[in-house]
Amino acid sequence: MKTAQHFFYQNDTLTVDGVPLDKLAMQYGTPLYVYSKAALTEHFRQYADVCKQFETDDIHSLVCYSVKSNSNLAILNILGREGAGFDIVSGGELLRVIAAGCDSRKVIFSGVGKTASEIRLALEHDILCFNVESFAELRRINRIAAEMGKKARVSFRVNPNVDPKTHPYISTGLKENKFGIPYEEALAGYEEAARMPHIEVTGIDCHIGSQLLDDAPLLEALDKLIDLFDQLAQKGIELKHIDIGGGIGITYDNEIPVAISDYLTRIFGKITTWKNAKYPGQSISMMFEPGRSISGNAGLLLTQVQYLKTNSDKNFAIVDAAMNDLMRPSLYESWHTVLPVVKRQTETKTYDIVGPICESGDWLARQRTLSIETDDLLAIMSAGAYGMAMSSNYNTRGRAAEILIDDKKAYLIRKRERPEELYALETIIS
Ligand SMILES: Cc1ncc(COP(=O)(O)O)c(C=O)c1O
Ligand SMILES: N[C@@H](CCCC[NH3+])C(=O)O
Repeated sequence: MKTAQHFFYQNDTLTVDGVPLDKLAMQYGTPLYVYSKAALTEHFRQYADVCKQFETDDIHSLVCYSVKSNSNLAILNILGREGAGFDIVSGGELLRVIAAGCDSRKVIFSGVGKTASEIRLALEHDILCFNVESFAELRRINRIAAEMGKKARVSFRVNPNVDPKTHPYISTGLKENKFGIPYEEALAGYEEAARMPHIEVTGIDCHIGSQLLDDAPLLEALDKLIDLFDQLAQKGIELKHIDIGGGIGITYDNEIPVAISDYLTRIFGKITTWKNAKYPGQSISMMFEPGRSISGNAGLLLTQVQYLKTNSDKNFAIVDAAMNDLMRPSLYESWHTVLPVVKRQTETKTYDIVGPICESGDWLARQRTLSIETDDLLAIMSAGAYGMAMSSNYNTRGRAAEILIDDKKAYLIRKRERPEELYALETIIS
């Protein structure tokens, strides 16, 4: 079985950067999310380093980590110290970025349903830019900025109608999706925005989907953004940045996603040629919103087998993690590799790995050939993105604890939730 660089076996025991997972399970219990700081920073630097190579006096860039993929404060803090900006989709995420000690002026705010209080909060904290997703939202931002005596920086999230060729639930750039402003209406929208006294039009953006293995759809989307940029320039509306969103995929099983350096080289190649030909001397910033490609393969979910059972002719390994801890398999039928923490040489069987929740959809992996016994530990791999971040308290299950490994030391970066905490906000009426 293939393991990634930061998740490897030593003496037949799976480790995160050399820290054995059986020891962590003993100390912190299961289910447990375990992340590698080294993997996280390495993935971020894959973006930041290539961006730096293409920096010139008038081509700049900002990598805005997509907070929704994994929003633990420790993770945000590490990325902030690496120089990341942040892509957020709620006031809560903005408060997380601030609580993590990161700079709110490097925050971009996406999302179709920004409330008035979220817009106010973002303006109070002087965020870099709103990625506006409708005309109604634009007008609301202008009104609130006027009340606050401010000018809001905005970019339009245009919907380029490009097929990202990924799971339909995580496609966001097709006409029928709820996201963004239709491409054909963007020009008129920008003209309206440019006339608004409390709006400063600064950019253009899109985000066409997630877990893309090929960058061709992203390059196609970039062409469309560039085209709109040119049309706007002809109307005297000068943009300062282009944000191509996130979406680069990772290996869950044996997929081979485009290398980030190749993708960025193609993006900057296009931008440099176009900008130097048409806008020499004008400053342009390229922005990115990666989530999964930074956090996804920086973490795993550790779980313990509670029972083995056979119904009809199907074998089940019932573990203590469930769909409330990792929702992706139930939601998208997605694949996560399952590895034994301690390798056994005994007979293998084919198992469905399921949780204790009262739903047939509560499974983490299906039809996996493993040699396991009751009480064994299993690692659900590639769970650093959209794992803990999408977890819930269904069945009154406290969320898992989170551990970060840094330089062979384990840090508890989120305590396990206790049942009392789950009902602490509830009241019995007389
Ligand atoms: C607006 C926006 N930006 C960035 C991302 C991050 O995407 P990914 O994790 O695929 O890089 C998402 C999630 O798909 C998103 O909705
Ligand atoms: N939550 C999804 C990705 C959606 C990204 C949000 N726009 C996943 O687990 O793959």
